Amino acid sequence: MSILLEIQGLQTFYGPSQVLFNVNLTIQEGQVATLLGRNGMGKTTTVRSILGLTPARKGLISFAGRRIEALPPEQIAALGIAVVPEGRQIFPNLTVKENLIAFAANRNQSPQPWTLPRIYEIFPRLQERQHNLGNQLSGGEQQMLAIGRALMTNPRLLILDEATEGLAPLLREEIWRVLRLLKQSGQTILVIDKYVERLIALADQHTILERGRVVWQGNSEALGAQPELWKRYLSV
Ligand SMILES: Nc1ncnc2c1ncn2[C@@H]1O[C@H](COP(=O)(O)OP(=O)(O)OP(=O)(O)O)[C@@H](O)[C@H]1O
Repeated sequence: MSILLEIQGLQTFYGPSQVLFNVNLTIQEGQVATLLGRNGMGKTTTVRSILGLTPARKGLISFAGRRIEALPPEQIAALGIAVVPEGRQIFPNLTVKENLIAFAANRNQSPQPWTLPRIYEIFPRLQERQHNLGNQLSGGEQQMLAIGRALMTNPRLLILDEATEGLAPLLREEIWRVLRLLKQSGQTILVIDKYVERLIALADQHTILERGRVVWQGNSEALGAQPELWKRYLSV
């Protein structure tokens, strides 16, 4: 396996206030990694730094062997990083189908790129709703659309920031099902979520952030064996 994303000594600020302190994270190609921690601990900021939206002030970020910490967001996206952001951010006035097509690209140069039929296969609900506008969808359908839209860019790294937030249990299960499928297909994923047991079952490695610092890193077996960690760093 080769390293797809490597973050070393990441320090990020909002104006004068420092939010990330020497964050390190390495994700191998084909792995599913998580970022865990309570609200406000720096998970979204880490993602924003990867994407170039809130650039690193210090430290390095490399993606597929290339330094990206100083690149503008559009160049970083074009290298093959797609995000399903908190709050989904789909286009309300485009149909489901138009939302999906709007970002289509084969950034991964995949021999089997994601296409509309393949998206509809994993999310049959989106096919049924393909002519509906984004703003006519339920929360769960919007979330599926946000994932489908990210996949249509054929990213090498897919990042999901709280993709199950606010969803009813059955819809959450639908999202976990799709993430399992994606993992089986070899998709590299960085996922932020709060359902630790689900993430232990899905992911290979985990990073816990506490006030902008990495306080624990390890694999699913190690995290599963230490429920005291969940209580200490993750429970509200
Ligand atoms: N635009 C901003 N300007 C100033 N401070 C910010 C900004 N966005 C986030 N912060 C602060 O940075 C810290 C980390 O926030 P971040 O959103 O990365 O946390 P998080 O772990 O993703 O939590 P959440 O799940 O609540 O989004 C918090 O203290 C937050 O108040």
